[in-house]
Amino acid sequence: MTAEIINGKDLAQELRIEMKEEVSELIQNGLTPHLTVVLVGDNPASRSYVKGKEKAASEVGITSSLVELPDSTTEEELFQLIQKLNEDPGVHGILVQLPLPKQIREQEVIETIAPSKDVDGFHPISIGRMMTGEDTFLPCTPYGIITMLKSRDIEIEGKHAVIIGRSNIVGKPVGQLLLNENATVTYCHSRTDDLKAYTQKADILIAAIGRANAITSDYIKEGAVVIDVGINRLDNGKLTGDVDFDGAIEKASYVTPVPKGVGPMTIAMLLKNTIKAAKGLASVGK
Ligand SMILES: Nc1nc2c(c(=O)[nH]1)N[C@@H](CN(C=O)c1ccc(C(=O)N[C@@H](CCC(=O)O)C(=O)O)cc1)CN2
Repeated sequence: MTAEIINGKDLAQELRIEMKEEVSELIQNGLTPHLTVVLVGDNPASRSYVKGKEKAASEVGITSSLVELPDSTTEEELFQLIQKLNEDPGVHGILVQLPLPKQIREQEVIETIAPSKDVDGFHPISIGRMMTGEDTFLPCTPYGIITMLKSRDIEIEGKHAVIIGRSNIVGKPVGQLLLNENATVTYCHSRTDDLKAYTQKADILIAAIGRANAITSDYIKEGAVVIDVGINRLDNGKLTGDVDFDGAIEKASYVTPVPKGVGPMTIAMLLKNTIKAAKGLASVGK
């Protein structure tokens, strides 16, 4: 079997074309969605992701502003900035780029963002509503993954989804979204004994481990759908996923590449959430 490649870059581009029309209508009605991105410190990867977010926003007509803070920023300074943004009616979405410098507690920061502006979908209120299946902001990478599956009409209901990774921003929420779609979900992680025994039973395999090419073809069931969330920079500068792509393509029915897979979808879903925030559509309370 040779797998079909789900190209996230192309799908994200299609979504941006649709969103541009939607935003243009909003602008005609006097509403220009606005996203504020907060970047603390000088992590080069974070800087590049933030640039990608600003570029994508501008492509669809969403305005954005970037607040850059030094690495030495205190928690209190960041809280004060977020409070100001929470109260600013001209700001519809607030995104604090992660990771943050070590003196700042990420969870405290996330919880300071007004749930109605939580376009990352990381606030406990957004997460809670996602768990109960209510309409809310969904975390962008898991939302992107579900959108990729749906773009190919891949059946989720009744399928066995195995997630490798249990982070708050990818592993846990993607499992919940798959469960909401009636998949049977198994979570695996760094302490899982005999990982292969689980992955070989997966109809849908989500790899979010952070280890280059760790998932070789012997981990994959024939015909499985393989979603690679890993972004690993090799010593030669090349970017690679958690899945050995050449092995997976021989065995899977669908596979996502790295780059041009899940990454660009993360940014596209952020734009979706920002439009939703501007329209005041997420029932997230205050
Ligand atoms: N506040 C947030 N912080 C972080 C998030 C997030 O969703 N919200 N996710 C990741 C990083 N991330 C977005 O912020 C992100 C990562 C990768 C890509 C992407 O498009 N990658 C490209 C390759 C880029 C490259 O060459 O380096 C690809 O896969 O094709 C987009 C967004 C952690 N932080």
